[in-house]
Amino acid sequence: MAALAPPVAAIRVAVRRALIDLPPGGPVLVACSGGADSLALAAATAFVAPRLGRAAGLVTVDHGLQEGSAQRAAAVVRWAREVGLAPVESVRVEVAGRPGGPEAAAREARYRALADVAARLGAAALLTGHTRDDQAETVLLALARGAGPRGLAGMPVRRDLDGVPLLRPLLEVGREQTRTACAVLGLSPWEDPHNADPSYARARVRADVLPALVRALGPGVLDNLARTARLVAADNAVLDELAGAALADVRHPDGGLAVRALADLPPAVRGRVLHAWARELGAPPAALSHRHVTALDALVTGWRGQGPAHLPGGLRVLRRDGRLAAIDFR
Ligand SMILES: Nc1ncnc2c1ncn2[C@@H]1O[C@H](COP(=O)(O)OP(=O)(O)OP(=O)(O)O)[C@@H](O)[C@H]1O
Repeated sequence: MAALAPPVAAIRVAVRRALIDLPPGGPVLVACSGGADSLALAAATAFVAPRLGRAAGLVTVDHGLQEGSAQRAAAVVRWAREVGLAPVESVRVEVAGRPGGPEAAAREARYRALADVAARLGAAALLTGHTRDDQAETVLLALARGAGPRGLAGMPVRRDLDGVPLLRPLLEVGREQTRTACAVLGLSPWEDPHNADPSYARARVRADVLPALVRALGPGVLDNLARTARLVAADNAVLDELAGAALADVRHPDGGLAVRALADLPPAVRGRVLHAWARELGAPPAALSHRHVTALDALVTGWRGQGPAHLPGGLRVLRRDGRLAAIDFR
């Protein structure tokens, strides 16, 4: 028997590691665009899942934004059926009319559709093809925009998507490995024109910044950026836990948060408490920024009798009687 190409083996090992601890139950579903990353992931999952006694299916989303998008989706579906993935679904989403830029709107519509399909099929998990290189780009972009630890932690290897675990098995696999795996397996991945479109910051980081960093600092840069994300994520988990306990402690019996107790917290914990409380009040997480948390913090540590802090979602928070209290203007 011919030796298995190292990238194919590495991707299968990564998928096995992600699936092995899932509780028994429904199929795992690969979210596949037809690009090299998710195609290599789908091929590996089709191989690994049955050997773990589990069904593996695939879902592809047609955003209807590019010419030929329906044909791309149909080609992915045909291939998936040929390699024995089941169930296989193609979902068409409507992106126009959603808030935010076109990229954000497409992502939001895609995750909504993926969550719906996963719930309808009783999926045990949804798998995406994000790689170490996507993670390195995410960390660099976060650094460049001055993000805090939440941004620097990059993408989690596992998170909840409306009750279904979303897994990223390839977060430690290099993009060149998914390309090579596809070539070895005779697969022809789709090239997303957005990935090379210099009007997107991520595409510029991918095409120019990371290659320049690798030339200047050596090939370990990509692994190192991904490692930074893992290290920061581990610290975040502890700080989030501390903040959860602190939030319970600073709640005032009559509602709101006690200012004096908040002021006694270390700043790193207080910021998280205020962030968590704002989310609890109904501020949409995607719109909640450092600026909003700073405005809340100023009511605690920079009090000069100022007016309310404004939060996204039409919420205002003011300081009164030694407490932070929310007013809902929605
Ligand atoms: N149209 C789509 N349908 C289903 N899943 C998708 C679609 N687009 C993206 N995904 C999922 O999200 C992951 C990240 O997509 P993104 O476009 O950000 O990265 P990418 O590096 O171009 O990935 P790929 O090479 O797999 O397209 C993909 O690997 C795939 O799992």
